[in-house]
Order: sequence, then structure tokens, then C-alpha cells
Amino acid sequence: SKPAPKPIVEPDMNNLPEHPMPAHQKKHAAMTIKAVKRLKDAGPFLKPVDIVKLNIPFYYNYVKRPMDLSTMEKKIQVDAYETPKQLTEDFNLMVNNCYAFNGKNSVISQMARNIQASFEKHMLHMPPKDAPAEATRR
Ligand SMILES: CN1C(=O)c2ccccc2Sc2cc(NC(=O)[C@@H]3CCCO3)ccc21
Repeated sequence: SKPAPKPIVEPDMNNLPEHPMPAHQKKHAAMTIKAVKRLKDAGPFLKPVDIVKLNIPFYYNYVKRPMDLSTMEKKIQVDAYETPKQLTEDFNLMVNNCYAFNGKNSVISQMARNIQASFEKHMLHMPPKDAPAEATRR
């Protein structure tokens, strides 16, 4: 029917959380996204899907909440995340958007799974919220 309009761009600077992720978790989150961006399969996920460049006017009819690595990086920088779980949810959203539009068995979806595996490995080392700062503990 009609191409759906572009969704609201994130992060919503008028709706940031009161208690964002603490600094030691924010640092690990930023390092994780930085590492994922260097992967050979990260290319198509570095920036928001460009519906003009890709000539896909109906993309937003399938994908209601676009997500990409630069948006996640921005959200980390402006303290839009309260928990590491919310970062993981955005990463999974990016992968599921790829499945929704391209199909799970597409080459691009395999690339999404490859970078998701690397993201999950890095997130295993995310420090707990109340991690004692090494210097002051003991
Ligand atoms: C995640 N994803 C896609 O989900 C997508 C959506 C529709 C059609 C193809 C694809 S693969 C893909 C390719 C690019 N490619 C590019 O951005 C560059 C510029 C336009 C052509 O290559 C970016 C995103 C993307």
C-alpha cells in the first residue's frame, strides 16, 4: 500500500533516564560496541539503514524501530541506557530487524549473527552494577 513514514530517531533527548548506567558499565559498553564495529561483518550495521541508497521505500512497513551500531554508541554517550540489558535488547532489535526484512537465512542475517556472537562474548565481561572500585575496596 503506502510506504510507512520514518520512525522517530533515537535517542530521545527529552526522555533520558534518571539513573543511567554507572561509569564502569558505560565504559565496558562503549568498548564492546567499538570492538564490534571493527569486525569484518559489521559494515552494513554501522549506520542506520538508508532506504534511499538501498531503494527500499517499504522498509519501515516491516521495521517499526530501526537500530544500528552508531545509534547504540550515541545512546551510550548521552546516558540513554539504565542497564546493560537495555544495550543487549537494542543489539537484538538490530538483528531481528534484519531477520524481519531480509529473512533469517539471508547472507546479511548470517553477518548479523556473526557480530551478535562477538557482542555476547564481550558482554560476558560486563562488570556488575555495584562492582567495588578496585582502588577503594578491601
Ligand atoms: C542491515 N541492512 C539491511 O538489513 C538491508 C535491508 C534491505 C536490503 C539490504 C540490506 S543489507 C544492508 C546493506 C547496507 N549497505 C549499505 O549501507 C551500503 C550503502 C548502500 C549499499 O551499501 C546497509 C544495511 C543493510
